Amino acid sequence: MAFKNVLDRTHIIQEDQGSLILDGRNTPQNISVYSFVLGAIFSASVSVGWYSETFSQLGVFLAALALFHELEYLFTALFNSNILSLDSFLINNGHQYHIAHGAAIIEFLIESYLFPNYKSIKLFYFIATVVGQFARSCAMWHAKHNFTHTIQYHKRKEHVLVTTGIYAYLRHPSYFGFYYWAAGSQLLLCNPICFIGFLVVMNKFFSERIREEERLLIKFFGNEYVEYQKRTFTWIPLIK
Ligand SMILES: C[S@@+](CC[C@H](N)C(=O)[O-])C[C@H]1O[C@@H](n2cnc3c(N)ncnc32)[C@H](O)[C@@H]1O
Repeated sequence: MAFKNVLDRTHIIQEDQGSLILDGRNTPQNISVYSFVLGAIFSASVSVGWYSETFSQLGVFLAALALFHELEYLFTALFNSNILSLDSFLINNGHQYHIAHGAAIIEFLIESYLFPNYKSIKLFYFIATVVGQFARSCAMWHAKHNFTHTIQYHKRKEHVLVTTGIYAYLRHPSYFGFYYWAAGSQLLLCNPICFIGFLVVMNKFFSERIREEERLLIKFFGNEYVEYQKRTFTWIPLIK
């Protein structure tokens, strides 16, 4: 029954202002296709990673990527089913996002061909991706309905400030998680060029996004947020 409710609501997306609009893309069929394709990529990538020595890194990377997007949808379905849509997979992130992952795969393939000995999977590198995924999932779990993929410009009446769980230790745990997941994925692929490129782009993106988000959170929660800001850090390099 609960699952049916989720499916029934998948044709609805929410605008920043909180008004609901119908969107023909967000049918249960489309959601199922996304989910199936991600699941297939995950399974195929794990198999490739397991059986192919050459492409094991690429297999683990694609499996981690598929899992990341499946979890984005799962947590939205669990805690924010009223705004569930295809965008909850966080795949439709704009061209830059797809170009970045495409560049990562191309760099990996070229360097694997030119310097095969240089590419080898290291557990230590994989750990950064796991830590990032763990922090991201904890953030969505602890923030529950307060977590939305888009920045909220108007305070919803049910929106409360979250300062417990992982939010007691990190001020923006989902951004921390995203940052280390993405940086870790480039270490995992042994991609020096994309590793540096990802860091530069993410530092610019998150510093601007956090500045804007905190301006709004201060507007919503006033001194409560200012005090929270004083006692916590983002633990993202160069962003206090
Ligand atoms: C994509 S979520 C990211 C949340 C947080 N920045 C993080 O990294 O975990 C963005 C939404 O979370 C809300 N938000 C951010 N920090 C929050 C907090 N500590 N408590 C409640 N809502 C928060 C913002 O209002 C924004 O609409």
